[in-house]
Amino acid sequence: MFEVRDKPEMVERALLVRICHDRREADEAESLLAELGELVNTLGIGVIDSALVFTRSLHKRYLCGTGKAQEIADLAKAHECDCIVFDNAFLPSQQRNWEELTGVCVIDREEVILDIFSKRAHTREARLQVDLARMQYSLPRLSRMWGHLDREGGGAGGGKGGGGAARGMGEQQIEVDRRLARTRIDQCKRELAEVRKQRNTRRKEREKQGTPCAAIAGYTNAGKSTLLNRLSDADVMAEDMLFATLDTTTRSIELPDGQALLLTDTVGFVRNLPHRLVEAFKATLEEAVLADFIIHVLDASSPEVLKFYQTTIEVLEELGAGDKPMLVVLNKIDALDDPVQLAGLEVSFPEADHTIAVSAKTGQGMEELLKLCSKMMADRVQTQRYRIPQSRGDLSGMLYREAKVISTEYEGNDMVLTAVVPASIAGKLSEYIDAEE
Ligand SMILES: Nc1nc2c(ncn2[C@@H]2O[C@H](COP(=O)(O)OP(=O)(O)OP(=O)(O)O)[C@@H](O)[C@H]2O)c(=O)[nH]1
Ligand SMILES: [Mg+2]
Repeated sequence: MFEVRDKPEMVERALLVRICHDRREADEAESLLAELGELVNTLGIGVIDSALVFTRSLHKRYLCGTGKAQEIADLAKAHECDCIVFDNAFLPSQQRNWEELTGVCVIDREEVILDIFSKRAHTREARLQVDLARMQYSLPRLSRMWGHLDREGGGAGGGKGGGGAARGMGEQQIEVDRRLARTRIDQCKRELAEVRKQRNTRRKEREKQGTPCAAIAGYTNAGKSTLLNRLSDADVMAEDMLFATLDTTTRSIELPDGQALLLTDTVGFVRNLPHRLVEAFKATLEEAVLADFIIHVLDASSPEVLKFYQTTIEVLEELGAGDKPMLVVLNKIDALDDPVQLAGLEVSFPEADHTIAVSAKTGQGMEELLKLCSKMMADRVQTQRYRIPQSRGDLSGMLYREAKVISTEYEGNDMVLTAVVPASIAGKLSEYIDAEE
């Protein structure tokens, strides 16, 4: 089977580089580089050094000028690095140019994230999603993997001009691989469609039960899984690493008012999350779109909490969940030295309906958090008048069970009920709303 190259498994010493076009980006660039370092560590690769390269104009060949590129190549050589990891998004040709210049493996941010996702994916759906994203990433980069065959073939490399008798071995291999990759991409898509059907069936099952649900979303490592574990008896892996969770887990909890709420843990977000991955993981992330509200978890002890907040808002918007009611949870307050810092934070979230500070680790604030969840549900109830045929005892039964019925009248064969209904069942009854009202 076609395989994506496995170089990151083999390399050990990385030089991190970010090419910037504006000195005003310096702070943001430093923090992105630090985050890239964590991502690279997650793959088991050591970070030897990092470099910010400033360049005024756009250079097609290396993204920066040839002189700067040579400096980077020399630095990598001096440190005996066996790979250079760029925080920039590269064109396949630029990645190839860098590899030719430096003679070591060159990876970009997207490939790092793809590799982490690949290591973490356990369920069939997650695996298929990652495989698809990796194949799509690799397809335009295949020539990079096989270029050496042409060079070793001595002279046959001229085949790059395309066609004719002079086609190199590498090129033939690329053709084969491209075909295999395309076949595999189609197969992945078919299998995913199948898995998604099952997911939809499960979701419909849940919707039929009418239990409201909330999606726990947020930046990677914010404490989402720890929070789910704390609130339910879930046993989701929660670790100090980026992208610990790739599969969604849903658990039912009971709110203080006795109402049941389904909580779903989701994949964490990161700055410059490859668009391809957001696309590939859309089905998993859709849990957030379909939830009644979002529990947006933030690591309040991080100096970059506001940037994390913004990133999550952007990804949610991209997914079409930007206008969901949102409860902002400032987590890890046990790790915060300065309470003033927290007070400043609590006013910084314009999209939030409510904000609360908690520690998922110590349990501080959990009761209030649950109360706020009830409030989020209550905020969403509506008073409606329904006209339901008496033969539909199932519907009136559901109203009595799950809504607060204020009045009941009988008119001919119909029951006319006025009730305060939660959004979770309002949709199912919409065709029975009494038009005379
Ligand atoms: N000090 C402190 N640490 C916490 C708290 N909540 C979570 N953590 C730690 O933060 C790290 C990340 O927690 P997770 O629950 O795995 O975070 P996540 O948001 O699920 O991360 P991903 O699945 O990687 O996106 C773990 O080491 C947790 O122990 C908290 O309230 N206080
Ligand atoms: Mg997690």
